[in-house]
Amino acid sequence: MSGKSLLLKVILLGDGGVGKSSLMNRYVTNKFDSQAFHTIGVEFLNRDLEVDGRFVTLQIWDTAGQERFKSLRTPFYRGADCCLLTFSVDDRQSFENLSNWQKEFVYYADVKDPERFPFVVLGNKIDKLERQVSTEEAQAWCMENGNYPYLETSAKDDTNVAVAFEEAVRQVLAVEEQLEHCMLGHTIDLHSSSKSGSSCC
Ligand SMILES: Nc1nc2c(ncn2[C@@H]2O[C@H](COP(=O)(O)OP(=O)(O)OP(=O)(O)O)[C@@H](O)[C@H]2O)c(=O)[nH]1
Ligand SMILES: [Mg+2]
Repeated sequence: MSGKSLLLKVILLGDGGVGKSSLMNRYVTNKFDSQAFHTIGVEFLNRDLEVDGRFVTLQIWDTAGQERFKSLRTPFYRGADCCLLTFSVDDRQSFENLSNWQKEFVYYADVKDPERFPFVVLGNKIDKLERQVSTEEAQAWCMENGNYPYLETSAKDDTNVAVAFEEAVRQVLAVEEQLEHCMLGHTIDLHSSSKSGSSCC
């Protein structure tokens, strides 16, 4: 691997009010606003980080979760390297809507191979005492829908926020490595008489 910095686009999706902007702002500026305004359209912020020896510039795209802003957010899905599906543990409806967010992303980002696309699921606001979604239930959803990593976060208390974005990077790097491995397999195939190994991708 080269030491060159890699630009990765990650996108935060989920219902209005689950804390997407708060997670991005906590991670990039280390600030939390208890009376944040709803996002209109999309916004993005960059942060440089190092994960497992790789230097990465993370371009975090924060989208408006409210339904009325759908046409403003969907044009920005294309080119995303990872999608952070976000819900709030104190809002059951936001959890039940995860499948819709996943479908919306796959459609508008025009993801060719959804089964391999790196999604990460975030259950935010774990500082709240009254939960409507248990850890086990969220983990089960992640297992059933693509074996996605699940992280519980609090933008307010800064719990697991950096860990969540680092996990997003790890997921992208893992897919990239898998692809490199497959391409290598194909290169070797071109020089051999056998067709074995070409089923990797
Ligand atoms: N207690 C608690 N409140 C949070 C947390 N994260 C966000 N909030 C609050 O929840 C409200 C909504 O947060 P936002 O970050 O604006 O939510 P959003 O997902 O960006 O919403 P849209 O922009 O409408 O899609 C704000 O009042 C935040 O202060 C958290 O981890 N814990
Ligand atoms: Mg927002």
